Amino acid sequence: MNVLIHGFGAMGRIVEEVAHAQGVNVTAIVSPGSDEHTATLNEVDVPVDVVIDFSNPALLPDLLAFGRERNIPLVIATTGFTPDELAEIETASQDIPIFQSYNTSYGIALLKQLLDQLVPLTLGYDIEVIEAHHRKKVDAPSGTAELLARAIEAKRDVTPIYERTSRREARGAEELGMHSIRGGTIFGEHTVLFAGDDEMIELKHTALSKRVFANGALAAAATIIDRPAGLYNLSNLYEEATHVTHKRL
Ligand SMILES: NC(=O)C1=CN([C@@H]2O[C@H](COP(=O)(O)OP(=O)(O)OC[C@H]3O[C@@H](n4cnc5c(N)ncnc54)[C@H](OP(=O)(O)O)[C@@H]3O)[C@@H](O)[C@H]2O)C=CC1
Ligand SMILES: O=C(O)C1=N[C@H](C(=O)O)C[C@H](O)C1
Repeated sequence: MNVLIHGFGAMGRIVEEVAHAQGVNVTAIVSPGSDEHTATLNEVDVPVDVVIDFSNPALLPDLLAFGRERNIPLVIATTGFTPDELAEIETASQDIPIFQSYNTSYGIALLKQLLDQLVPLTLGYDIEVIEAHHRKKVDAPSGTAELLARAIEAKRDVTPIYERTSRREARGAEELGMHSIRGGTIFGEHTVLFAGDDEMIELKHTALSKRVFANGALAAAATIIDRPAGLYNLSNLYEEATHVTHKRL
């Protein structure tokens, strides 16, 4: 598998390291403003079977054009897309296989499965999503918090509330509180809190390194390269993801 890494920040570097450890061939690294690597996708002239993207939403148009023009599957792990940008990804997936997920760890795929089962049973509980990340993270709430919110909204009639300071009113049962913490070098923590009368349930996922995301992105790349055009995520690649992401580094 010939991989092109798009975005060579903290995650791009770890993807290269994990790919190397797994014997996966990285044929190109594309990062804007890079002297060391290729600056734009247009300049790529080496064999590429799949692109792994951990970059910035500003680069999405170029990324989708590259995938479509050269018929190359894309693993899009960047976060912070607008609804319109997500729609553009979906449209492009009619032409090429695209894996898009705001979290590529297997644990978050499992957490989502748990939410699908648990949320319909929690009508008397208030639900809050709390995420914590490193000080360098620019988007808030995290993409994963949004992914979890969508999973909860699919099972209960709730509305995400991102800001509480301007309100002076009791919490409504239909609210879904969203909270972001930024500091230090936290790799990524996501808690779904179910607060009931005199009791609480917490479902929590903690990333213990960035490798978990790189490993999941490489597993996703390996599973989509032979797929037909379509939009994939960890839920619909669940069976394959189970054994691939459990490979020890
Ligand atoms: N789906 C998942 O599981 C995960 C997703 N992510 C997401 O991946 C993305 C990258 O994360 P990370 O590597 O930590 O971030 P970094 O900031 O370390 O790297 C970002 C990369 O994108 C480029 N970039 C940033 N902003 C712009 C811009 N406005 N225009 C063009 N290029 C830009 C940077 O280029 P340059 O260095 O030249 O500025 C760099 O190569 C984020 O959206 C993050 O949330 C992260 C971890 C897991
Ligand atoms: O920026 C990060 O670091 C992470 N971003 C993703 C997100 O926004 O959810 C996934 C992970 O939590 C790490």
